[in-house]
Amino acid sequence: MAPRYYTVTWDQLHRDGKALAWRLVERGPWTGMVAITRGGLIPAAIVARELDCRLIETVSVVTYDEEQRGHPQVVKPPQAALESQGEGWLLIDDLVDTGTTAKVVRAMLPKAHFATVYAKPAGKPTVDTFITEVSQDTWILFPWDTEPQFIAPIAKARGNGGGGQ
Ligand SMILES: O=P(O)(O)OC[C@H]1O[C@H](OP(=O)(O)OP(=O)(O)O)[C@H](O)[C@@H]1O
Ligand SMILES: Nc1nc2[nH]cnc2c(=O)[nH]1
Ligand SMILES: [Mg+2]
Repeated sequence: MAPRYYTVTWDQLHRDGKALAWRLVERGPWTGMVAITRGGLIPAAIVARELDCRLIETVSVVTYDEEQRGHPQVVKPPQAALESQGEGWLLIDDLVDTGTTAKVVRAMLPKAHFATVYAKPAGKPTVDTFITEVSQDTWILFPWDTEPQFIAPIAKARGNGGGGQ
């Protein structure tokens, strides 16, 4: 079955990222932040700005090739947070889907607080804080995945021209 799409604009991502920061500021202070690249980089930048957090580490996990899920590969470990097992650190990603990426990172940083902007039901148990839930059969399209383009008027797409033609 073709997935349904949930399109997120830059404005919406900024708003949702700030909503996440409001939740997280209550639970601080934080030692630093670990962004799960690449998808977590922009949400982490938005949250870091709001929390006045300057210490940003990254962990790189590659799980998907476009919409195809593969075996998660850790390309870069979160060196600065490893010794404390993530205690006092915020772990940030754009979303959890199946929770595969989250499980790999949580195994490295079991004491970190894991926050995402979006969550699907299967991944929800792996997240401590998230903002918006979408259904499991929805594919979230981020602003960096998309660009505005011409769309035919509804009447033309249906093959029936408008009046006066
Ligand atoms: O819960 P899961 O099923 O593991 O899916 C969620 C992960 O998938 C995406 O990353 P992706 O592997 O596409 O890499 P990217 O962030 O570099 O685009 C997304 O950014 C999450 O990290
Ligand atoms: N962009 C994007 N990446 C994903 N990786 C796993 N699920 C998703 C999703 O819904 N959207
Ligand atoms: Mg990712």
